[in-house]
Order: sequence, then C-alpha cells, then structure tokens
Amino acid sequence: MTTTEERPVGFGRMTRKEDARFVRGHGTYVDDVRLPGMLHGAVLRSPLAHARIVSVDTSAAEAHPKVKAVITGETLAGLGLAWMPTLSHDTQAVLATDKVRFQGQEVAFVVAEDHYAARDALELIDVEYEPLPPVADARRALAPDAPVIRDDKEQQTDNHIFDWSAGDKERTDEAFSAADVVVEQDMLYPRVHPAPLETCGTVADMDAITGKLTVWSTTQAPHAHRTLYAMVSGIPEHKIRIISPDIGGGFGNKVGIYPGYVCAVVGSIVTGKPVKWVEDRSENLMSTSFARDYHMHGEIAATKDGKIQALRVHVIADHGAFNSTAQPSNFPAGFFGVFTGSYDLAAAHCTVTGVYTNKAPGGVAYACSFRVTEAVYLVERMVDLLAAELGEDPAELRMRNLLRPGQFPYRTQTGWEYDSGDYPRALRLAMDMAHYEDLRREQAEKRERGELMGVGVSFFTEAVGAGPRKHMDILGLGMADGAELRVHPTGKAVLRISVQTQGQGHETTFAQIVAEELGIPPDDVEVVHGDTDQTPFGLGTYGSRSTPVSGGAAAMVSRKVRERARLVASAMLEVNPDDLEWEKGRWFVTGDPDQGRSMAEIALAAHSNLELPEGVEGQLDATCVYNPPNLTFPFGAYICVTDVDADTGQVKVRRFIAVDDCGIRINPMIVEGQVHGGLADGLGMALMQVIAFDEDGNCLGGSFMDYLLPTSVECPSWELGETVTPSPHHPIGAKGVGESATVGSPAAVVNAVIDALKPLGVRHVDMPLTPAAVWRAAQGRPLRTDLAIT
Ligand code: PCD
Ligand SMILES: [Cu+]
Repeated sequence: MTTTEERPVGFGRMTRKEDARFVRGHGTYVDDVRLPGMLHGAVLRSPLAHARIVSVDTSAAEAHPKVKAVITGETLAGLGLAWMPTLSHDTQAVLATDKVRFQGQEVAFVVAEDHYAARDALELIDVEYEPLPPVADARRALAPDAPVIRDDKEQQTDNHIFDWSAGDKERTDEAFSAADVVVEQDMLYPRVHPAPLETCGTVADMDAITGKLTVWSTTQAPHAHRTLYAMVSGIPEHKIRIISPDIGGGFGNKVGIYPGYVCAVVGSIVTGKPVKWVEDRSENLMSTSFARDYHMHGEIAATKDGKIQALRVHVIADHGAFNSTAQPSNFPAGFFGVFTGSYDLAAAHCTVTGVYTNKAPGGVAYACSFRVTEAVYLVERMVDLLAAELGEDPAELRMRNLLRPGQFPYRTQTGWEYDSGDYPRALRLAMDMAHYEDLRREQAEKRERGELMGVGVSFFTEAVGAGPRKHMDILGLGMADGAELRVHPTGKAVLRISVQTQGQGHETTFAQIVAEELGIPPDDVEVVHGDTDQTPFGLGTYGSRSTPVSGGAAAMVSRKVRERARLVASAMLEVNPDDLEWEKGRWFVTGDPDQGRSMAEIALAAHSNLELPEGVEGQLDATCVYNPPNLTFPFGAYICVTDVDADTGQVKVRRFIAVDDCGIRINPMIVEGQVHGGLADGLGMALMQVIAFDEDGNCLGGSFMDYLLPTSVECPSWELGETVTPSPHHPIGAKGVGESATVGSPAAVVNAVIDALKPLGVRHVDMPLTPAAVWRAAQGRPLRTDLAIT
C-alpha cells in the first residue's frame, strides 16, 4: 500500500470525503426532511423582557382552518412539561406559564398544515402581559432593589446564581502586597452569538402504534439528547431515536435542547403526525444560546524587571434568565480556571459570581472549551497592559515569562495539568514569520508621521477534550465515548462513533485514524455517526473533544482489531503470534518479511473455515469505550498587524500570523481550515459583534443587519505556521484544534488596535472595536458596548 500526497493511507492531507455531497448541493439537513402528512410548528415569542402573563387566549388561532393544535404553557403544565432541567442544574421554561423573563421567550406553539399558516396563526393568539421592570445590566442585577427574575424558585430572593472560586487567595494576596508593579483593568467580554449558517430545528415523529419517537434534530450531541428526552418525558430510552443529519455549523449553538424541540415532540404526540419546527434567523439570534457576557476585573502583579508573579480576577457572569450553561457540572464557570494562561506564576486566584438577567439563557462554549476564551482574553490583555506599564515589548515580555518545555507536565496554580508544550519555540516561529523587528521599525516610522499602526501579540493555552471521568460529567453522565469497528470479509471497514460532525470533516479524519492504524485506505472506511440507533453511546461534539476523546476511541478500537488480526495471521502462517511484526497494513514473520498477510487477506481468513486460534471467534470486529485520562492542551502564538484610521476609527487587519500546535495532525488541510474559520470568528468578535440590549431589555442584535459576520473583505490572507508537540497521553498524540483560533485571536486583534492607539494615550477599549468605539476611545470618551447606554 503506497501513500500518495492526495490519498494518504493514514494521516496526511486529503480532500474531504463528505465534500462530494456538499459541493453538489446533496447534503441532507433537518429542513430537507419531509415526511408524509408532516405538519409545521411555529413559536409565539414574548415582545417584552420581563412581564407577568395575565392571560393567553388561543381561541381565534384554534379556529384558523389550517391549524391543528395550539400548545401553551398551561397545556404543557398539564403534562408536567412546562419546565425542563438545564445542563447546569437549573430549570428553564419550555413555554412560559407565570412570567416571561427575556425578549423572545417562548410563550405558545402552533401546529398547522403549512409553515405559513402556523406563522399567521401566531398573530391570532392574544396574550395579556403586565409589564415588570427588566434588568439587562449584569452589574445592576445584584443591587438590593433589583427585581427578582426567578421568583418561580422558592429559595430565590435575589438574582444571584452562584459564587465559584479557584486558586489560593491568601498566597495571591501576599504576592500582590509584595509586588513591585500592579496593573488592573476592568474589561468586558461581550455577549456574542455562535450564529451558525443553519439555524436550529427539529422534526419529531411519534409512532402511536410502536410508541417509538424519532427526532431529526440539529444536535451536536445526539446520545445526550436522547437520554435527556427519556428522563424528562418518561418515554423509554430505547423507544427514542435521535438522528442528527448534516449540520450547517454548530459552534456550540446546537449543544442544548431548546423549547421548540420539546414543543415539536408534544405537537407530534398531540396530533399523531410528524411535526417540523425550524427557527428563523432572528429567533436564533434572540433566543438560543449566546456566549461569553463576562464582566471581568483583572489584576496582574510583577517585579520591576518584568517577571510576572500573580494574577487576581473577579468576574460577574451574566447567565440570562435561566442558568442553562453547557458545562461539565463540577465547574459553574466552566474551565475559566485556566486564566493563568501560558505563564509560570507563583500564585493566582479568581472568583466568579453568576447572575440572572432578563436576557436569553445559554452561556454556551461558542468555539471555546467552556469559558477558556474569556480566560485567555483576560490574561493576554493583562500581560499587554503590564508591558505598557513597564515600557517593555509585549512579545519579549511574554517570551521571558512563558512556561519552559522542561516544566511539562505542568501543574497550574489552579490545579490543571498541562500535558505538553514548547511555548518559546511557537512564539519564536510566529515572530520570525511576522518579521517582528521590521514591523516594530515600520511602526516607529509611522508614528513619527502620525499614522496609527499596531502590532498585537497573544499566546494561548487551550484545555480541550472533556473529559476525565474523575473530574467531569454532564448531568451525572461520565464523558467517555464509545467506538465500534466492523471489518467486512473483503477488508473494507465501518467505524461507528458517537460524535457528530457539523462541518469539521469527521467522515474523513476518523477514516484516516482507522487507516493509519490498520493500513487500509481511508476510502475503504465508512464512518457512521449522528444516529443513536446506529452508533455507540457518547456525549457529543463540543469543546473540541471529538479528536481527544472519540479520536482516542477510534485508535484504540482499531488496535483491538489489529491484535485480533495478528492471531488470525499467526494461524494462517502457522507461527507463534509473538513471532509476528506489524508494518502498516500487514503482519509478517520476524526475520522473514516475505512471509506475511495483508489486512484484507486476514479479514477474509477470519470469516473462512480456517481453524481459528484461541481468542478469535470468527471475525475481526471490535468495540471499545475510551476514558480520557486528562484533557489535551493545544497552544499557539498569534501576531496581528493593524492600521487604524484616526479620523474614522476604522480598523484594517493587514496581516495575521497564527502558529498552532495541536500535537499530531491527522489531516493538516482540515486543521488549517479549522484555524482559518476560527480566526475569522475571532476577528468578528474583536471588531464587530455584540448582542447588545437597551434599558428595556430589547435585544439589539436580532438580525444580520445588526449582528455582523466577517467576510473575506475584512479578513486578511491568514499566514499559518505550525509546531508539533504530541500529547503524551493520547493514543495518537493528537490534541483538539477546532476552537483554538477563536480562543487565541480576539486578544491579538484587540492588543494590536490598542497598540495602534497608544500614542493617543489609550490603554483599553472593550470589544467590539467598531469604528464608533475606536473613535470614541481616541477622543478619550470610551463607549459601553453591551448596553445602548452611553
Ligand atoms: N490534531 C488534530 C486535531 C483535529 N483534527 C481535525 O480537525 C477537526 C476538529 O477536531 P477537534 O478539535 O477534535 O474538534 P471537534 O470536536 O471535531 O469539533 C468541535 C469544534 O469544531 C469547531 N469547528 C467547526 N468547524 C465547522 N466547519 N463547523 C462547526 O460548527 C465547527 N464548530 C467548532 C466548535 S465550536 Mo463548540 O461546539 O462551541 O464547544 S467545539 C467546536 C476534526 O475533523 C479533526 O479530525 C486533526 O486533523 N488533527
Ligand atoms: Cu467561553
């Protein structure tokens, strides 16, 4: 078997197997599912951010000739389904019964013969609201006179959700008292939205005869959804089948269960027909899982010659009206504990206070392994502020403080064990690619002429691959993933995995993992995923966990098959198994390489009348469950070059250099695509995106006219570099990469813009750095970007 550039047998660049259907328009998304007799649902949403529901009159809607059912909070309450549990041990209204708590909240659900009739009938529902004062500002939510949003919860007398801390407070305070230099800064990581191209939706089909519920859904975690549906509805789990067909982008938006899904299921039960519900763009932006919304206060302590000693952080985390953050349950602030970043610190401490506000719930890890993005942004801004205070070059300051290769595995001050890294090498490479010294020279010349040019550096460490059973679970479910591998008599294989691709190319890369381990071409391996009836249990795709967890499972199950193949080969060759050696694709006799058998020959023999050895029942098929021993910690060094127009506040990102290390790369082409996408995401967040609110709690980011997505016009031609530091504990040495670029890039862009504005005395501006925000900062009058209050 020979490896070629385009068709590697194993790891390497190859075009994606799934693209054949995507580029021809033959993908099958949820909205493409059409079943006989299918009805259509639509959600009535609250126009107000906070109001008591006085009455809901559905009679006119029910009289509409095409309407088949109208479901309200009352209907659901009768079924015990008005509230559902969230992934963070809270409850969330499916359809409001007592109050509405954010603009866009679900109030009623209409099922009709077609989509238009369902939408029309929403207008016929008469809801009487009694307005209540809304709280859209997280910093005001904790005020003693703030209206209590969750008065449905018995113990709840204010808007406080949780207090969580990490690190050693006393040692950190001591380090701060002893420090030569302390710098502090308030900063906001604004509320942003994953905004996948395909919005969320579902088709629910309850078969009244078999009692089997089939749900086609835009879900990143089909198995977790099935378990949750079973727990909430009481429908036995084996009578539920979740199918996640092609997904047009997830980015964390499709991890949770939304009220519309539950309503579609109830709609199907009530009408006895399949029901489709697909939200529109505004519904997606206004009501589904947002991300970030962290109000952070950071402090950094250092010696006068620039040795960073300690970090101290306080965060007010805005979780919206229901705490439905998707995170492994031991950590209410997710993995924010990695805020110590890539540096060798003596002490660190953080506190996070979660609050309810009259805003949409969620707090999802949008291209961020559970609050890692916020953490990286904080530390990378703080390091830049320190550099400015000390009058040092930000790259050199980082170089001096980065963890050294000899310190790995490294235990952080907040208890994480970074698996591997060579940080200085990555930063050095990024600086070389950027011609860093030349950039600084150019900048100095431009400053002489009054031109604003900025160079921004960021270095990040990610924590991906949730997760180790002893530390993490989601609603009590351990985060191991299964894999099943079948090898047909002719040597072709089928791999079944629990994770669900949303565009990452799993059908290609998981085939490549099997190919690498068994030495058969990736085209000979079919990857089955996204259907709970067809695949083993596992918790799904988010937090860049597919490679670290399911990737481990795929490698381990292949190795089981390979070992079984060794036994069959030994019977075929009539030698002891210990006398066989493996080379990619075949077992051969030690010292006699001509005496060997290929995987295809062995597979056929396993099915034949060959006398089978002990431990082989007749085929090579195997299953396994992989429990990751630790997270993987990918890292990278980013440099951004910007030009800022002082008169208009317009920011142009001229260059962006990204050096990523995700350990062994299964498919470098896909990795580069992942990095490109993440960089564009990060640029969007840094420069143009925020889901803002006005004082009445009206959402100001409910369309793509207000919530901007970066295009190729705003993005530079990304310049990528790589280093490879394998993960020592992962079967193939790979680390996740899907979210790295989104995590690392916003800080580089912001640092670059602030660096450009330095001659004007600007030390910090909150994202997004829109022309208005930059211009105002340049005038010395910063803008609050998250609220329409100035
Ligand atoms: N070393 C390495 C790593 C990796 N890879 C590749 O790459 C990818 C990715 O991976 P990962 O990192 O493991 O990840 P995943 O799990 O698969 O995925 C997930 C991610 O992914 C990313 N990316 C993407 N892409 C696309 N296209 N789409 C989408 O949606 C998305 N999303 C995003 C997100 S956001 Mo979250 O959910 O928020 O948590 S998380 C996330 C795949 O294919 C794999 O295989 C390779 O090759 N190598
Ligand atoms: Cu995050």
